[in-house]
Amino acid sequence: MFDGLKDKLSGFRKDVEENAEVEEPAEQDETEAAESAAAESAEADQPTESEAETVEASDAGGASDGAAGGDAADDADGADAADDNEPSTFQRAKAFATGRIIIEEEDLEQPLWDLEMALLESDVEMSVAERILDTVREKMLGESRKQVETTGELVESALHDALLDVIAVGQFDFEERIAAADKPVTVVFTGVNGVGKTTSIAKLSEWLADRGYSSVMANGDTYRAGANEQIQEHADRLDRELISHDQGGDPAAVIYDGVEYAEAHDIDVVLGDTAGRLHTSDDLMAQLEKIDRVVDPDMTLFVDEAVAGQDAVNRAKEFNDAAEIDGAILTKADADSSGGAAISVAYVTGKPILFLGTGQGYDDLTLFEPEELVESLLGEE
Ligand SMILES: Nc1nc2c(ncn2[C@@H]2O[C@H](COP(=O)(O)OP(=O)(O)OP(=O)(O)O)[C@@H](O)[C@H]2O)c(=O)[nH]1
Repeated sequence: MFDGLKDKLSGFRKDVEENAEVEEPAEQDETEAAESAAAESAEADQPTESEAETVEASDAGGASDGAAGGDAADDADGADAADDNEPSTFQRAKAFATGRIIIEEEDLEQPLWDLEMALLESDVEMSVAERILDTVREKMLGESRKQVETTGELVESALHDALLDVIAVGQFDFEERIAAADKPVTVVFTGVNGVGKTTSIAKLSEWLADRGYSSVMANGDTYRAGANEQIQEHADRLDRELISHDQGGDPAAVIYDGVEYAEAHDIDVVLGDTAGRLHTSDDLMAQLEKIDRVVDPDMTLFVDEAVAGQDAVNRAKEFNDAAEIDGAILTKADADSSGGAAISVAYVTGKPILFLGTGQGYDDLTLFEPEELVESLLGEE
């Protein structure tokens, strides 16, 4: 799951490590570093390239630019010590002497560019990729760190915070929400055809049963021929009641009947399917609005497939605009290498991903845990 994205994130870590390597202090201890800086400043007339970094530490009193040393450093690594965005020569010398290191913009420029390309290639939505880059830049730039902390660890912590920031938007505890709500809880599923909506309803019914909640299914997809039979198969296999009307019936009425059935039979949760396509997308959205009005569901969950990447993100936005969603289920995550939708949906809609579909079996529904996902994306395995 999301292997392509994992590789790309690990590529960024390696890039920064390579670029920042020149900044690592040699095996000098603090005093040696300070002494060597002072000694070299005295004979700064002809610094070699390899000495250039240390030569910058020419004056611990703060007269920052020993002309020869400053120029040599600029020649050696292209740095412009006078640039406001960069740490001053004095800051760097001090950081060096105390065993702390400062990451500079130029160390990050290329790796950040590559990271942006990698995220976009992975179908991460543009605004989400930009937000991730901003956070990584902010967390790393000018950051001084203890010698013991490796560049890799610093990158990892910046990436961790940046990813979590976008993935965990709006996250809430689904089970707690079900437990706390008045019963029956009505959950309506929206999303286009063929993405795994009906299968997800069946999976969620099983997930709820595993936690002690009974459920009834209601087929609000009265548009598509064969929809009743398809969901009936799941209901039969799981031994659940299905409420359905004939094709062409009013979907709001079906789900309403589902709620009445649940009230009469002391059922905890109503799982209402909806059509994924009508004559026009306006008709579809109007139908969802009507369901909202008539049934007033406790939760509306948008279902789409992780493998659809950007398309899934765009659809999530559209459906959320038409009939506000409370969360999303991303199916077929088991077949998705890019991870772009999983990273983008919450940030773009402001509503959390609640479950991942991870296979075709009824048990293949995994509660979405942002922290776990981030750790697995940054993990070594
Ligand atoms: N690998 C994998 N396949 C899945 C997952 N979820 C659903 N599928 C498969 O995707 C196909 C479509 O699923 P459906 O539940 O029929 O899709 P739907 O959105 O209800 O489609 P309509 O009923 O046409 O609206 C089926 O073959 C499912 O077994 C998943 O998480 N992983």
